[in-house]
Amino acid sequence: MEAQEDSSNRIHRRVTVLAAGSWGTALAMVLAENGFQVMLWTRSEEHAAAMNKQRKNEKYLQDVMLPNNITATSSLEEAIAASELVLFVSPSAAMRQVAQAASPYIKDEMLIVHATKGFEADTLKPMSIVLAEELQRPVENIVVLSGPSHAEEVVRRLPTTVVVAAGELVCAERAQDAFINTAFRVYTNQDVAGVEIAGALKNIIALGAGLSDGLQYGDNARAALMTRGLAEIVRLGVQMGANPLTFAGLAGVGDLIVTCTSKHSRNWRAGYKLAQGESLSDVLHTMGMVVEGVKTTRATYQLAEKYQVEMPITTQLYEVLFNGKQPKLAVEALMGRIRTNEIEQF
Ligand SMILES: NC(=O)C1=CN([C@@H]2O[C@H](COP(=O)(O)OP(=O)(O)OC[C@H]3O[C@@H](n4cnc5c(N)ncnc54)[C@H](O)[C@@H]3O)[C@@H](O)[C@H]2O)C=CC1
Ligand SMILES: O=C(CO)COP(=O)(O)O
Repeated sequence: MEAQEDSSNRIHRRVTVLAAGSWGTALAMVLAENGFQVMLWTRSEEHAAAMNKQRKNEKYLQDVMLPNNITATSSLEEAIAASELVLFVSPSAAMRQVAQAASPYIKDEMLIVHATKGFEADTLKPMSIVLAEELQRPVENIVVLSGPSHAEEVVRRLPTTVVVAAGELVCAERAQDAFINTAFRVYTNQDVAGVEIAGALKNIIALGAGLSDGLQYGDNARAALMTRGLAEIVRLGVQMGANPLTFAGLAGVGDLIVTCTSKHSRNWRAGYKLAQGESLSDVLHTMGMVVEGVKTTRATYQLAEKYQVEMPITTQLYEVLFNGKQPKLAVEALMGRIRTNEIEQF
């Protein structure tokens, strides 16, 4: 692996970030620190103008100043023209729409990366497949960036580690080279399925951990949810073709830990608010940012049926979120399951 390129060589090199939410803005700042000219796209003209004027993304990350080599725009054409890397980081529900709109401006030589954690609702497809279909390119060339990385800490340059995965290692290495710096350490991996499944499914367990914490079930219960949650993530992941070792890595256990324990997690916070008796629609409305775990619970419930995999925690959370089951009864159902062997049930 080559040493990291001197960032001063990159001053005339453009990269694009599609969607200026909290994660898009944080990753734009990583790329800007690494010397690129960053085009940060938002669908709202007013939002783009405000970011350029105030040098802030007031709605999503109000405490940080945007450096001068980030330019916001609401024109996809302007955002993507002459870019060498296009990062898709909209919520999963918007990915196909954003990719469709971006597609006419994307050239073969541009590296495509995504950092979104979720599946497409109706098709249950991972984001790499959605992008491959819409951009009409081989899925092996599409990179996923994932791992334990809350935007609020990345923008403060707190030490963070992530993984970039692509079927074609050279694509993952190009992304590694673009994103890596002394506060943001980037590992490569070729198990795209594993990284995408791990990144999406940990949000289900984080919602459950928030609920459990909100109901004062204690530290043992949270640890049990995380551990048995990981077991069912691995079970589904392996059936879907993932490498089980990926789940022991940053995108797996790493992200599970941070999302189930960090005050920054929107998924954990949503679970906590549900435990206080707020309705799901109120929780989603007042969060003001995407809570991917809700849609992912539904999609994973369907994937578990499709692949005939037992996923008791996901199933109980599905019942709580969508069928009004009392969390207390969900816990009773989990604790009263037929006795079993830990490893056989992994
Ligand atoms: N916030 C974080 O710390 C992290 C977030 N992620 C993932 O990144 C993805 C994006 O999350 P955030 O940036 O946090 O979300 P966010 O809620 O902060 O921002 C989402 C952005 O997407 C835009 N958007 C929504 N629908 C759109 C549409 N139809 N067309 C165009 N733009 C649209 C919104 O206007 C907003 O700018 C999610 O999958 C999330 O799980 C991953 C790692 C860390
Ligand atoms: O994926 C994340 C951290 O790695 C963000 O999690 P939340 O969406 O729960 O904030």
